[in-house]
Amino acid sequence: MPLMELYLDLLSPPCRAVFLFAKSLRIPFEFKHVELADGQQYSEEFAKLSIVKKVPVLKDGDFVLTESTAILKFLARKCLVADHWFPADLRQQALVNEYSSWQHLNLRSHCSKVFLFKTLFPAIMGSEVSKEKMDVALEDLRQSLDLMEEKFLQDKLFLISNRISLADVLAVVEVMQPLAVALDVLEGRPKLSAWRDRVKKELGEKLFEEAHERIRDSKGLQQKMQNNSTLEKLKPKYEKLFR
Ligand SMILES: N[C@@H](CCC(=O)N[C@@H](CS)C(=O)NCC(=O)O)C(=O)O
Repeated sequence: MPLMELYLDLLSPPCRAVFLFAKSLRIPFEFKHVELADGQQYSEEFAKLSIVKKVPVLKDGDFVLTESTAILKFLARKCLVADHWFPADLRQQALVNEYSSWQHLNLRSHCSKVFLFKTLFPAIMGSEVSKEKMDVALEDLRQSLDLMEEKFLQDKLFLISNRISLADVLAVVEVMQPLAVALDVLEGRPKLSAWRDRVKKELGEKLFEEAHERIRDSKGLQQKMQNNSTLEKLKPKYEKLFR
C-alpha cells in the first residue's frame, strides 16, 4: 500500500493543523512541500491534483481530499485514533463539527487578516495598512477570542471536553499565526494562554516548535513576498480583501 501524501506549506495554519495531527499521532505520510510564496499552487502539475489551488491536500491512492477539517476527520477515522480526537458520541462529535464550522469565518479569518495586513498588504497595496483598518481587524479578532473562551473553552481543559480534540488542533495553529508579525493575540488572556500551553504539550513541544519554525522567520517571509512574481497572481484576490 503506497504512503498517503500530504501537500503542505507550513506557513499555512490549516497545513500545520494537518501536519501536527499526523506527526503527533505517528500517522505515516509523505510530505510534499508546496511553496506558496513561489506560486507552486498555481502550477499545472498541482492543478491536476486539485483545481482549488490551495493547500492542504491529501492523496490516498486515487482518493484526493481538500479542506483541513475534512482531512483531519478522514485521518482520525482511517487511522483509528483515540476516540477523544473526534468522538463517536453523537453530541461530542457535533461539538467538534460546530467548532470547525465556526472557526473558518471567525477565529481563522480574523487571525489571518491581522497577519496579512502586516505581511502582504504593503506588497499588494503599496503602503502600510492604516491604523483604522488595523483597529477594525483587531476588534474582530478580540470578539472571536472572547467567543472562543466563553462559548467553547469555558472552564474545561480543552475546547470540547477535558481531552484534546481536532478542534484544539485547528484553533491553536490560527492563534499562532500573528506571532509571525510579533503579535501574541493571547497576551492578557490567561485562560486561553494556559489552553495553548496544554495543546502544545499534548501535541509535543518539539514537534510544535518545528511546525512553527517557518512563521518565526517573518523578515525572510516579508522579503520573499515583496520580491515575488507570484504577487501578480495574488493581487486580484487580496485587493478585494484589503479594500
Ligand atoms: N478552508 C481551507 C483553506 C485553505 C487555504 O486557504 N489555504 C491557503 C493557505 S492558508 C492557500 O493555499 N492559499 C493559496 C492561494 O490562495 O493562492 C482549509 O481549511 O483547508
